[in-house]
Amino acid sequence: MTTADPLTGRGRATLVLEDGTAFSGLSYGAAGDTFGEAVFSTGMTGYQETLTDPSYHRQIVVMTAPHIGNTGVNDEDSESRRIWVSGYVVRDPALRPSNWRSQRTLEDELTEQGVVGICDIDTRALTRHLRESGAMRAGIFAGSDAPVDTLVQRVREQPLMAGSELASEVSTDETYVVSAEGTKRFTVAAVDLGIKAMTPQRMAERGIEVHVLPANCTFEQIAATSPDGVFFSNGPGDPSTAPQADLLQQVLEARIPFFGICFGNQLLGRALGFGTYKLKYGHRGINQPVLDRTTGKVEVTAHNHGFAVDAPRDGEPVQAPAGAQFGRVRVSHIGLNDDVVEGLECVDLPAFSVQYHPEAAAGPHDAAYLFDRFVQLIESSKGSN
Ligand SMILES: NC(=O)CC[C@H](N)C(=O)O
Repeated sequence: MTTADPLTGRGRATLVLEDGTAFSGLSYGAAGDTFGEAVFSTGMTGYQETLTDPSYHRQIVVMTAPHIGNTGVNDEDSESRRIWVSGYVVRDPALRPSNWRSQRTLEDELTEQGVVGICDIDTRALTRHLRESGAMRAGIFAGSDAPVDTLVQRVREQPLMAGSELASEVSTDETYVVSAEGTKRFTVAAVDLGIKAMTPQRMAERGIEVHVLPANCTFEQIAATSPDGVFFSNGPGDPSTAPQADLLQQVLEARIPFFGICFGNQLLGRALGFGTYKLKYGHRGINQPVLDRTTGKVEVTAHNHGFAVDAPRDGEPVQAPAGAQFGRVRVSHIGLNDDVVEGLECVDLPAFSVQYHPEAAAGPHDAAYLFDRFVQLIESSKGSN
């Protein structure tokens, strides 16, 4: 067994990347070994929402903010039933949380949920390395004396994120309903590919009753809810492996108003016949600038994606490659840091999606108008029927 650090009493831990880079630090949260794709998140706040976002399944998340855990953990801010990150990397964990809403420490929560983490490493150097070399497989070893070469070998045996189908591992098994607040105006069938709690909540606030369906649901099950609109959620994994793109084609052909977020945007892209590709290190944070081409406004937005849609970026409508029945489509939103496609809009069908997170959990609320746009799309589509 490794010896404890004399100052903190923590055991030693090592973070190992598949390219052989190793960082030596201290154990944080549960002890043991864990694997995942190492990615970095730049959010200065919102760690509880990040940890419980199912899109982070099988990822080791590196926080660039140096102090994590300052505001503890509470029973209200989780975005799902558990922590999903496979490992957690922080510079300097808070020893004592201080916030009126705090109910327990983040470290107790990590330990209780068996999440292996590492602290006291140079997260700036690690982030720069991931930025230069790209997101890659990694392992955290807290309590292992094995030589680094052996650990690197174990990391290289892990599956790659590219090619991984993961939505089925995080989705609900059973359909459930989130009731509309106030008078019910519409019904939406939401396909749970890793949905965050705040998303149906934002719809419920607008009078929508949301039926959340499992990732493996059929078009018949969607239709059985008599939906005024269909929603595809965010979720983990590689969109090119997701069978739900075919399901979405059926939704589009039925001309049911559609809205997608993140994974849902990637699946709309694929349903329309575009490809998706892996970004070098992705977008994860809550201050990413995006241009909405419809209004010309720039919004500051929350992101968590490692893949993106490959569609013409100039904003001009093009024929959907999947077929004439899908009409024309245009890139409605564009990321201003790197010109990545951040939104799609069908011209001839009632369907649109964004690559980022208007549910804003955590993050700025600039993009909340997209839920209103969904309501308007449903209204105008009803009017034209
Ligand atoms: N938040 C998400 O929906 C992520 C989508 C996809 N897994 C990606 O990494 O790009």
